[in-house]
Amino acid sequence: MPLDARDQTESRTGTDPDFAIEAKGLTKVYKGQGKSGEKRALDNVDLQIPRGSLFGLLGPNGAGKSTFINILAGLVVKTSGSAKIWGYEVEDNPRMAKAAIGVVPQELNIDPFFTPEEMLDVQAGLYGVPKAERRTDAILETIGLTDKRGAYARTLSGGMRRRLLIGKAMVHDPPVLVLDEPTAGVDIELRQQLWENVVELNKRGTTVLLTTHYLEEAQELCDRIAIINNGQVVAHDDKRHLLGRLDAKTVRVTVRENLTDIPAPLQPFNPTIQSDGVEADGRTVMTIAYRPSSMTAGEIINALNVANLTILDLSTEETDLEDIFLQLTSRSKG
Ligand SMILES: Nc1ncnc2c1ncn2[C@@H]1O[C@H](COP(=O)(O)OP(=O)(O)OP(=O)(O)O)[C@@H](O)[C@H]1O
Repeated sequence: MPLDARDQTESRTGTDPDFAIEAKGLTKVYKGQGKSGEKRALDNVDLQIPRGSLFGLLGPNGAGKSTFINILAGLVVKTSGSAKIWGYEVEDNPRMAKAAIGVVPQELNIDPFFTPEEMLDVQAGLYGVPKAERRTDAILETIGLTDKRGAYARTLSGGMRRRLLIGKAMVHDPPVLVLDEPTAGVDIELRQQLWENVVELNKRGTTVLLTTHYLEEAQELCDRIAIINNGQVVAHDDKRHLLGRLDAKTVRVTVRENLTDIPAPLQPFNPTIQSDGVEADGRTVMTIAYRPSSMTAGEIINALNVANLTILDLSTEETDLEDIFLQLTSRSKG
């Protein structure tokens, strides 16, 4: 029988664990080589990835994302702290931890002379899945490669290869799937397709952890997001909360009139007249900060109209994950 972490956990505790992945005080220090000093790639990382979530681990190059994944995959040995998959400490219970996780690597390493069907079969063999229990057809269907099942891998496009790697990570039906930069180098159309595949897997109950430095990817796909920088978790929250933290937009408006005082209809919006606001030709530039969750830019425009001002120019500054990311990663520099 292949190891099935879900069954084992159920018989052990009667329920699935609350957290598919849990790290506590996880630290990794790479020893320096030659003249280079040691590198603290993970520094006391606490991270809880709820069962069933589609979790994004974001961070710039060198932040420590691969180190985190490699510790989970059993490829890198932690220096201290704890790393659990499906409730199993990776180092103490490597077989159960490994059975609970499928890792899709970043590199497109695929044997060019195997077909997708053969490759899934070989992988299932490696995980000890008996022939009768193999789900090759279902996996090929999920990753959209049914009609390519007999084609040599060398004839597959980059996007198809990436999907095949996802399929390989699924042969032992792990409850947790980890994707390391799944869409790096994948063109926009295929990226969309891959996203759909990942969302579908998640809907069917697989917990997905993906690393990415495409903010758009995390914003579009993930329900929870952690941001890691210099080996430290600098944010970890529900996506909406994370975006909500910056519930602030700015309207910048230029009006024809020369304003020295704020007209009454605008006073509730507390506008700021720019220091260089009143220009030589008499026009005024002002900014108004507002919370998009409780107000629209339209209300501000209405107030400008009620005040009989002539709007010459108006722009809003958006905030998105990128702003949060930049704020947090620049704050934690050093
Ligand atoms: N085997 C190693 N020996 C020494 N230092 C290492 C080793 N592997 C990684 N590092 C260093 O640890 C830090 C974290 O690297 P890691 O690969 O985990 O980052 P990352 O967030 O995955 O970046 P990327 O997106 O570029 O893969 C980097 O400074 C890196 O140079």
